[in-house]
Amino acid sequence: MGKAVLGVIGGSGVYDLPGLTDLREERVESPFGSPSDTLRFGRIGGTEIVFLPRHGRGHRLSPSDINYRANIDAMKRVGVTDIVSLSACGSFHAELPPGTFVVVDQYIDRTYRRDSSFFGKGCVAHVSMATPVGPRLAARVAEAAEAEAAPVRRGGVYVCIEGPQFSSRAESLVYKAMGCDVIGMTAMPEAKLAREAEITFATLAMVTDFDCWHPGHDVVDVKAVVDVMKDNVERARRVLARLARDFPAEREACPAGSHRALDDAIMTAPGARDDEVLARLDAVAGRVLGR
Ligand SMILES: CSC[C@H]1O[C@H](OP(=O)(O)O)[C@H](O)[C@@H]1O
Ligand SMILES: Nc1ncnc2[nH]cnc12
Repeated sequence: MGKAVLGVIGGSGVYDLPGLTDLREERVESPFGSPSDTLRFGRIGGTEIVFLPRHGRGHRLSPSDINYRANIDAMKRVGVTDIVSLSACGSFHAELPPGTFVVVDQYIDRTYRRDSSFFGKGCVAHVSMATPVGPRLAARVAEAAEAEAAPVRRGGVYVCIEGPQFSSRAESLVYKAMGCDVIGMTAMPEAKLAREAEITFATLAMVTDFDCWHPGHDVVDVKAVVDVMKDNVERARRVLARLARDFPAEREACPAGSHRALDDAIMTAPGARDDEVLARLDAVAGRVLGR
């Protein structure tokens, strides 16, 4: 399976990852465009880490303006095998108050203006999203969070809205009634693209607010999110450090098949594939395209 390289995508409030040794920074260009920022390479213990802040340093990019394809392609290009994606989120349950870490295991995609696949005209592929999160990776994240005494919930449904506005109360109540546990604006299409790129993926969603469904709570605003994020961020960094310290040196087979997601996924007949499209799939689909 080769060596494991742990990618970390930082969300709102997480624009760097202190504690990396042998730190270096590199701008990695992708055939899908420019990633949100330079990639930062380093180590924690024996584990190689690649860090990318999805909104860019200074939080320049809104959820709809992030080039998710470039971010995931760049991570794949530099050898990342597993991604832990950090996200601030709202909660739909009184039992998941601000400060709770939810290790998400399912997503509902309500976004509508983002490129959500590396494939398309010239090379069509359909990967499974039935189990979008790597169960082993998620368990490692949850164990690290528990070891750092963070309040953790294992499993949860994350609904991803387009934003940048927060939801209306009617929307919030619908998502809650649908069985969603948390809400954010960025886990999709990140999780879909990681799957297409055969990178094992997990989201560590950090609750900052109760969105706006609860008549007894203040409605969410940026100040509330940022205030809670300040407390969450330090704990998140400790969780990541522990996760990295205990991370296997070799990539593990994913029980949900994320390391082989493209086996049998490409529909377009070899003779009907577009060479230009294939060229830009060199990193994402090189294993199955033989590039
Ligand atoms: C700052 S409030 C809304 C903002 O926070 C979340 O960001 P991220 O998922 O990158 O941590 C949410 O998705 C919105 O982008
Ligand atoms: N309530 C909320 N809705 C969407 N994104 C969020 N990020 C943090 N809180 C959020």
